[in-house]
Amino acid sequence: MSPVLDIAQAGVRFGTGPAAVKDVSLRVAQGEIFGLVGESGSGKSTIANAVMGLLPATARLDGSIRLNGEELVGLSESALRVRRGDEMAMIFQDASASLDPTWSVGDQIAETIRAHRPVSRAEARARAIALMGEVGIADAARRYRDVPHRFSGGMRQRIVIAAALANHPKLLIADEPTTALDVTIQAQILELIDRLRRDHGTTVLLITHDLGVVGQVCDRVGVMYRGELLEVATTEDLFTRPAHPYTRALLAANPAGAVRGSRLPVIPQEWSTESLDAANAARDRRAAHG
Ligand SMILES: Nc1ncnc2c1ncn2[C@@H]1O[C@H](COP(=O)(O)OP(=O)(O)OP(=O)(O)O)[C@@H](O)[C@H]1O
Repeated sequence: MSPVLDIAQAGVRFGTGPAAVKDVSLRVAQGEIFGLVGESGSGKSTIANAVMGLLPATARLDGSIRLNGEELVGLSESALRVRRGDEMAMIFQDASASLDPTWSVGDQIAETIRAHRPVSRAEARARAIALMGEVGIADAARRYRDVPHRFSGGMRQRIVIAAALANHPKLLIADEPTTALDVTIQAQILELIDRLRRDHGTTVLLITHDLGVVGQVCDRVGVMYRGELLEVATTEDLFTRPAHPYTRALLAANPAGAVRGSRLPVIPQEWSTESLDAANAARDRRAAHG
């Protein structure tokens, strides 16, 4: 089956700075939850923004990003705006920042629907209530009129997820969606994302610092370091037989491994370009020998 998301040799540079993303290639299949991990500044959000067409004007994007076979690199802003919401949607760490504090949550979801579909207000309202119910807002019809601050942080993130899913995007990008939440609520939001992909076949690119999050929901994982994708593996392989020395160092520095809430440490060893090149070559040699 052809992948929903197919990134090939993508590179991003901001202005005259060094490459923030270097030669990244990855494919995510339909219904797969693909985790992108790496320490702060490794380029995870830059990849997400490149896919969504949300890089600033100062950024130069090379390579190819295909969504369901369609090339996104080079599309006009208006074409990308249509794809955002319809084909792909993104949620962020801070749900509050995605919501208008002065506006009822139900109307915000309904408006997202009406921005993309020619439906009546009543239909959009009914669908918004159904979505709120689906993401676990109890008594959704009554809560439709409530403004965001009437909800807890976890409930706000559920509302943002409902709005993101309003138009059945094929790809959901979740950038640290649980980082701001306490551990119990984190688990509930991850379970929700997992259930939505099972029920709707949504493909998920999940960006996280947290190896515990990876262990809980991701099928496969890509490890980023300084703009490079060092390793892609199934979650099980990543934890049991990491191929790249950097990944091994990460896991060693984080012995809790799959314990939720353990943030990726900045590992003590500074990886120079030379040591990274040598490590990459060792990884490739191992891969070549099976
Ligand atoms: N708008 C921008 N202008 C200039 N440089 C940027 C911009 N956005 C990101 N960068 C740079 O690109 C590199 C990658 O940043 P990015 O935010 O993608 O990393 P990240 O892995 O998502 O980190 P974090 O987990 O802290 O969000 C960093 O060096 C960052 O400073």
